[in-house]
Amino acid sequence: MYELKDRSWLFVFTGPDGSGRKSVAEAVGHTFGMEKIVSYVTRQPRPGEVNGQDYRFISHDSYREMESHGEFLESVEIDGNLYGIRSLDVESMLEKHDSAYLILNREGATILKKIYGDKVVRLFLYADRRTVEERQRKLGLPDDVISQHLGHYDTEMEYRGFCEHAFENYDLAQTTYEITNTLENYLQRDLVDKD
Ligand SMILES: Nc1ncnc2c1ncn2[C@@H]1O[C@H](COP(=O)(O)OP(=O)(O)OP(=O)(O)O)[C@@H](O)[C@H]1O
Ligand SMILES: Nc1nc2c(ncn2[C@@H]2O[C@H](COP(=O)(O)O)[C@@H](O)[C@H]2O)c(=O)[nH]1
Repeated sequence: MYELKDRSWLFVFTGPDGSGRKSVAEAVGHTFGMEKIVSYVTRQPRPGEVNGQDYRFISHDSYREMESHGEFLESVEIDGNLYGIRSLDVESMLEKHDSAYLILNREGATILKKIYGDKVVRLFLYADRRTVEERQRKLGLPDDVISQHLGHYDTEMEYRGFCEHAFENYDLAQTTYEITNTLENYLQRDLVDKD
């Protein structure tokens, strides 16, 4: 397994679907020039999703092939689809940058935490069930996807207490501001150490 450098951080955005992880993560990532480690997935792209940006969309067979070669750092099945983070992607990202972010469900966040310990900072985002449902309807997600997501709502919400930080997300700008400040504490700690 790849050893993370002393000053490397993996920020994991987690929480229920529709809590705003992607929106906040992109805004915070933009502020710090921090990139996302893109997951591999076997599901079909949804309208508007871009291969290589949202996910790397691959066939079930290709996924199983990669898995058989031990390419995934973590790999989970969610609602019949396979999702995974490739070890090499983490390695090459952290060779180039001191930090990166990922958007994972609780299972993935737990696996990464187990592997990399203090280097993994879990940022839990949440909003009430009705709000996350409304956001997903507004986005135009199909009913079956929304109900699958809502089926995970309670389990994901129970993860809040395990995460290093938790943020209620109703005001996008405010949440982004709070998370930016939180990350600065990690990243600046390193800058001070370097002086
Ligand atoms: N604070 C907010 N207020 C209103 N709308 C928001 C807020 N945060 C995010 N949204 C909107 O909610 C929708 C879902 O957000 P986003 O995709 O970022 O969530 P997510 O947790 O990554 O969910 P998913 O896993 O389904 O993509 C998007 O349309 C986004 O613009
Ligand atoms: N454990 C992992 N979870 C992942 C990964 N990539 C995405 N996700 C999470 O899966 C659900 C479903 O996503 P959807 O886009 O199909 O609706 C969501 O919570 C994602 O954040 C991964 O590599 N590992």
